[in-house]
Amino acid sequence: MSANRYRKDFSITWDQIHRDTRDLCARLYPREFKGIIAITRGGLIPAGLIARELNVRWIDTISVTSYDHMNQGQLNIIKPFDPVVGDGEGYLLVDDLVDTGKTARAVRELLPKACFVTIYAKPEGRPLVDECITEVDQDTWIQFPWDMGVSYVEPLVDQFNKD
Ligand SMILES: O=P(O)(O)OC[C@H]1O[C@H](OP(=O)(O)OP(=O)(O)O)[C@H](O)[C@@H]1O
Ligand code: HPA
Ligand SMILES: [Mg+2]
Repeated sequence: MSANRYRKDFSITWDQIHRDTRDLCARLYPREFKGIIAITRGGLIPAGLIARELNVRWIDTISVTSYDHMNQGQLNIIKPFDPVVGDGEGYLLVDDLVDTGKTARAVRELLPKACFVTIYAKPEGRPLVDECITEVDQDTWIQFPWDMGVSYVEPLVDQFNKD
């Protein structure tokens, strides 16, 4: 699927993702988990924050590739999780967001009993996760802080004087 399905932007700051992840932890508490499995790469940041809040020390990853920036390609699992995880029972599976649900569906199949959480969700993927914090429209591209930088913005009067 191509980038032009996205019509809106929703920018998230580091503060915001930190607060949203803490809110997610408050929903999960007092559940206890044997470990966390982060879906790389986007799941690594919320997984680290959740591990701190819920005091989980056992952390693993499943590495999935599918997007080249906004263009969705073929999904590949390039690193599996530790076989000790079994069907996922008692484990927390974490990603930053669910969009079309393609990634979530593939990982869910491998770990049907894990508790699956994301911080952000779009409607097509929402039914695949057990918990999320913020839902955005399907045609919105979520801009994460690790994909952005601080840069100069021209004063409004100068922008208007050009037209
Ligand atoms: O619901 P979907 O349509 O499958 O999209 C969601 C997935 O896309 C992003 O990962 P991406 O493949 O961009 O890789 P990254 O985590 O390494 O950035 C995001 O982190 C999710 O894992
Ligand atoms: O909205 C998004 N933002 C960042 N990465 C993504 N990967 C799939 N959808 C998105
Ligand atoms: Mg990802």
